[in-house]
Amino acid sequence: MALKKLVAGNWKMHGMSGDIAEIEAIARTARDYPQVDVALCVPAILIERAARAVDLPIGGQDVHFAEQGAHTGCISAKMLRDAGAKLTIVGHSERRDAQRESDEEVKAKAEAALACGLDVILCIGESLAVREAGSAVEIVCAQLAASLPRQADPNRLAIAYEPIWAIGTGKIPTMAEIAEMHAALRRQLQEAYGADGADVRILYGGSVKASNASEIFAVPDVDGALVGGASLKQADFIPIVAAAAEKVEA
Ligand SMILES: O=C(CO)COP(=O)(O)O
Repeated sequence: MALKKLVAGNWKMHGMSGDIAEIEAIARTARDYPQVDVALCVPAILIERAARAVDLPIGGQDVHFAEQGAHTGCISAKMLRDAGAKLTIVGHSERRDAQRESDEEVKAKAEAALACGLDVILCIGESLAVREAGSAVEIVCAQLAASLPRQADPNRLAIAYEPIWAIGTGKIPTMAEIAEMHAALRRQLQEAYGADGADVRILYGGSVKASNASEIFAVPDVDGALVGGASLKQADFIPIVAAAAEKVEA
């Protein structure tokens, strides 16, 4: 059961209330590509307004694993869902680093979000030092194994492979490096989930732009993209969605 390619935007800490118009423009033009699943993960303060304004799936960028409690500044899965979110990112390297999030904590976040009816994009990826040491596949596969929720429906869980050294830098791995990693992650997913592991979408993220999207989407087991900077503007983001649509038709 081949799912549509998924192209999700991660606005990170960008975007203010004036950007609802940009989100509306993205949602409007994304409708031209029904063969691609498109989603936008915006700052938590924009979720409710964005979800009310557009039919595009709106997501969060993190979630706490507890249902409620003394967790200052955190947001539960139910809060995200009640605000209109349909999905959330978990385990982004910027949070694993800054917030010292462990694989176990990322797994708990994913399970809490899935249990609450949110879809999940679970992020993994290696540092430049690990890549240069030649142990990227081993380290990232171990990170995935330790972060994966026990059970998962391929329609609701996607993995985003984001080499940390490619995020925001304009640098990307070679297509051979992406192919090697995605093939290893696919094997890891089949080991974890059996046949369903073949259908869990593996997104690539890290300096995806209109200029490189087509070649990245042509790599086997690349089932979409998680896009940062190029998702902030419709003019930059929609060409990436269009590239994913071309690959579907090819
Ligand atoms: O971190 C990313 C998406 O989650 C990638 O960011 P960039 O596309 O800006 O490199």
